[in-house]
Amino acid sequence: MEHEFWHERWKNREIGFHRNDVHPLLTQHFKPIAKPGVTVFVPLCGKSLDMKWLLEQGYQVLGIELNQSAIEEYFAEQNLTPSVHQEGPFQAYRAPGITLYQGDFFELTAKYLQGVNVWYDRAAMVALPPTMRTAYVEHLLKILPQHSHGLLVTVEYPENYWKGPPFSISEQEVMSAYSSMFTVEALCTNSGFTLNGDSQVSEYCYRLKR
Ligand SMILES: C[S@@+](CC[C@H](N)C(=O)[O-])C[C@H]1O[C@@H](n2cnc3c(N)ncnc32)[C@H](O)[C@@H]1O
Repeated sequence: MEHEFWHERWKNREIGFHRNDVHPLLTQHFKPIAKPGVTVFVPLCGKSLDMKWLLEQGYQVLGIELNQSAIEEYFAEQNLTPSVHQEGPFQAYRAPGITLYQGDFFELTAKYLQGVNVWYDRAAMVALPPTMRTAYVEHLLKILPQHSHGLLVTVEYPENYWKGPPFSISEQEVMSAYSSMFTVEALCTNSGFTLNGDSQVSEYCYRLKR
């Protein structure tokens, strides 16, 4: 997916991926993974309310998002006025407990993620077509600190059911993407998830442990 694709989605308000609530798989499964106080990296974060929940639970949040309006909307909706500074190729938006970098995930380097302990991927890996997905995982593994672990939410649906995004990702793909560096544990599925009002789609949740 090229940058323009996502900018157009935000401009035209085609943001069906954005939830008006906190993701139930996050609230169910995150706390055993990381203690409050630690920093959670949220790749391709949009203006997800999951970040608000993480902050409320006492976590620090570090996000990266391409689209400037998405970031500005996040802060405006939370009644926060962030400080904004240029940091390398990114605009860094900061408010207590949270930093959102506006820019390209693929330009992030390990130095930006130094304090990260855990990452939370909902609608990031599944937002990308197969070749970009491979590059995404490769880059993520390159920039994450050695000790970090993660919670990943994917979707799965029958072949040819939907052209994506979101793209269907099998458990086998998750295993082959991450199992060289992590123990991958399938935690649960949320089969009540609907795409386009249809329920042939299931969400899956994985814990990735070093
Ligand atoms: C499907 S949305 C998911 C947003 C968020 N994770 C959520 O759960 O609502 C994917 C987001 O990734 C952003 N994005 C796409 N490519 C990106 C890139 N290369 N770097 C940073 N953000 C990107 C898009 O602008 C979009 O907001």
